Amino acid sequence: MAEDKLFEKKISRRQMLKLTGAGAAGAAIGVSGLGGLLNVFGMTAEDDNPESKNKVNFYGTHQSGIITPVQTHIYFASLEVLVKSQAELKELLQQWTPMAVRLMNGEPIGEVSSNGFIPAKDTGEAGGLDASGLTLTFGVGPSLFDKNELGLSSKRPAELKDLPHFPKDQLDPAYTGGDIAIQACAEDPQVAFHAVRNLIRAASGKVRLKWSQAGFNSFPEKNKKRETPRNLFAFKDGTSGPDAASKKAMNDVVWVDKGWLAGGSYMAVRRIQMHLETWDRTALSEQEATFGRHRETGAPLSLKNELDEVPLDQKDASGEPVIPVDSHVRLAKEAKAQIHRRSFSYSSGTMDATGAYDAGLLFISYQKDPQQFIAIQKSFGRADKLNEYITHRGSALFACFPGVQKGSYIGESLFKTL
Ligand SMILES: C=CC1=C(C)c2cc3[nH]c(cc4nc(cc5[nH]c(cc1n2)c(C)c5CCC(=O)O)C(CCC(=O)O)=C4C)c(C)c3C=C
Ligand SMILES: [Fe+2]
Repeated sequence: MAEDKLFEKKISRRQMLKLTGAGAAGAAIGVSGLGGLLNVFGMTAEDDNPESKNKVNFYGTHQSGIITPVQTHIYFASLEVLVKSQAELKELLQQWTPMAVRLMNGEPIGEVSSNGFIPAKDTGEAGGLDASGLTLTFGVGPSLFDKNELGLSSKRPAELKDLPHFPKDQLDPAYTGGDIAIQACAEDPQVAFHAVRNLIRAASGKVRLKWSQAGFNSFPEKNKKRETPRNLFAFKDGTSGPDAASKKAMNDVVWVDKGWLAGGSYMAVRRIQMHLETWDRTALSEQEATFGRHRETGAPLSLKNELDEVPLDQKDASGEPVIPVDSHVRLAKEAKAQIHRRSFSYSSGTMDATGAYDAGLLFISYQKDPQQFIAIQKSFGRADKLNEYITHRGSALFACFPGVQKGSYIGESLFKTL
């Protein structure tokens, strides 16, 4: 076979082993070595499989899971990097790339072997399930750039630093920070978990799970269309925001347009406990005043429809603003900044100290500059009436890589420009 023809052809792992003469010794090369070989040859190890059911494409200008319509489940993982050189870090991302493609195809990460003497390559719990709309989004945290041995300090974007301390923050280090994030979202909880589990397992000794959080969204349906999900305070959450279908809006709000992160985005993550016990003792009118919206319809106070514009200037009979000055929605709007929210509810047992529910919102937003998130959170400050019912327990910021093109690998732009 002519060399150029060979380069164009997508080849299987088995063919590759034959080609390189590795044969039975191929197992010793491991997925990592193979990834490296493929990269040297400039070939694509895996392809998006158009036949896969309920599949989101891996390759593209942007990573999946950012403007992809929000799914019903998330398994979010924040990892600590253990590798001690830039070459090893790059190799890890190269190793993960074909695996991520396979996972998003709904395929096991490696061939299913009948060899009873070795553990299976794939842990197997997603067997028989389809791709389930799985998206995998990879990002890097500020702490990665502090590791001298990785030699990345000159590549840290000025915007990538720990989020500042906000009034009322009670952050737990157990839910804060991380060198690498993997956001796995899917329409099936096991598919999301399986993806992260297998990526971490394949990277044994190279990364360690620092913290993780599973979350969920439930979508009521009307006329076969998904409606806005309700958060654990029973309010519709996700009504307002920039139009994810508008290229211009996403360029204005979400996509970074400079440096190695161009085409990527900053992901702000906040693990926010919602005090369900207090909320459930609160009168409905008080709850509605907290958000500035009606609970049942999601409409702004005094109006009927969820999508009605919030009447910030309207006053009631006694001259008071209809949308209270300390309401969450008013304060968010007054920040005059936009973010793309992509949050999930969580429920993780009880708090050790109090026995209260450890449940709330895994708040996630994407923006081209973390200052957009910071401006809104600062506007809430101590003023937000919602503060009486929530406590921020975890926080992290990640720079999510641009999309991956066939033949390339996750995060290539970071290394290419070194
Ligand atoms: C800094 C950003 C934000 C955090 C943190 C946050 C926490 C949080 N929000 C809710 C519930 C609702 N938020 C709503 C609207 C809304 N929230 C933010 C930002 C943050 N929220 C914005 C930018 C907006 C949109 C404002 C607007 O332009 O109208 C709403 C109303 C419905 C909606 O638009 O989604 C609810 C409900 C909770 C429970 C929470 C922390 C636990
Ligand atoms: Fe909010």
